[in-house]
Amino acid sequence: MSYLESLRIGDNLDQCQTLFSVGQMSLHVKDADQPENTKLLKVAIIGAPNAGKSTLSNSLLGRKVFAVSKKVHTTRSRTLGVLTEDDTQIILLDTPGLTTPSKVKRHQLEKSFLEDPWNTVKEADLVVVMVDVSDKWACRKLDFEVLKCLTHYSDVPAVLVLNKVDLLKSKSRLLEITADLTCGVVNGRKLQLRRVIKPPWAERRADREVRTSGPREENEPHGVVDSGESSEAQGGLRGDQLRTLKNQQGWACFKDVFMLSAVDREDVETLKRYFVVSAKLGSWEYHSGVLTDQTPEELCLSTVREKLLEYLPKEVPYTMTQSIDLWHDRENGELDIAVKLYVKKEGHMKMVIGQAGQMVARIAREAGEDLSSVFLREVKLRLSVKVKN
Ligand SMILES: Nc1nc2c(ncn2[C@@H]2O[C@H](COP(=O)(O)OP(=O)(O)OP(=O)(O)O)[C@@H](O)[C@H]2O)c(=O)[nH]1
Repeated sequence: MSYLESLRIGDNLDQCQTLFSVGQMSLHVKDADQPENTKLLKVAIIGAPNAGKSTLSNSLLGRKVFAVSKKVHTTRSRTLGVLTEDDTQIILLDTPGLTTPSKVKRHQLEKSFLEDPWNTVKEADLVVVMVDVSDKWACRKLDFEVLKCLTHYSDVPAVLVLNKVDLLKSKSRLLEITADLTCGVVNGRKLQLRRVIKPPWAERRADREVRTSGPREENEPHGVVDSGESSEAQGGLRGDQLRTLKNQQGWACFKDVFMLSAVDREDVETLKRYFVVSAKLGSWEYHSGVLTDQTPEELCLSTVREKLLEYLPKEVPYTMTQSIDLWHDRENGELDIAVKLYVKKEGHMKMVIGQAGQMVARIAREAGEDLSSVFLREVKLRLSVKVKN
């Protein structure tokens, strides 16, 4: 019996919720269970690499279905999570960290790094912009790529999420960060706190910033795109608009601001409630048992990759590829998986294997444990390493 078949025959709720991959794919759109008066909200989560987008998505779903690591570019393409509560379905669209064409070229990243965040925002009802408040550069100024995306899709409502507040020693910094990243304006209203923390001359400057940071002004004179990137890569924005954005500290059109720690349940619950309240009448797109659109194989490979990113030195995991050699359902319900890891150099192979095979054993054990809790069954994962130039 194949894994797909075994997933389809699950008929109690627990088993049904396990069917979040191939099995759930079979429950897509046409099979969505539709109670009366359903509500739907599609949320695109964007931000710089490592802001905590996948961690937040996992916390919202209550299950680890997206890979998370302390290294950048863990998420490589758009992934989808589905949260269904009562009559409301929230579709979470996790995106790769926004980056530039020159960085994509330099680090040989896939096209999805440039395209997916933009395409995802296009289809969203709400954009969540995540900022890591423990990163002192990120909280001085909104990422230029984020600003470009917000400007291009200024008709899609956006909220600002200040993440990793647990790492901030002085919580009063949060007010300053909010003022900077919103240009002192939230939901069309000027923040009062600016008057308290800034002298009058800074207040006047802030006013100027607010005036220049609204949605695109059609009558601005045309200029030259000066970053050496194509117009398409700039989201179709004109040179003068790009120059204005380069000097812009924040976005004055956020509807709301949340300050949270993506790993803290209580904080995440507040954001979840906001999503539920923001959902509009509309048909569900997925069966209520669906958690993600990733296949079990994709989930397995991204879980292994997460551990490689976590434990191997900087460039090694980025140069590796993987393939699944074996996927076998045992009659006792256990799942046997064998994954082959391909490295570019002998030296890398030694690092992956580690002293007396300890490194590869640790990666296999931890990835196997994660997969067991995702698939809700015992997973026995074996890893082997091979050099492939
Ligand atoms: N202390 C703390 N760490 C967090 C929090 N949220 C995320 N992290 C950590 O930040 C790192 C990056 O988290 P990810 O969720 O992978 O970030 P991402 O934005 O999806 O990253 P990319 O895939 O590179 O775009 C991981 O080591 C997380 O454990 C938080 O609220 N507090």
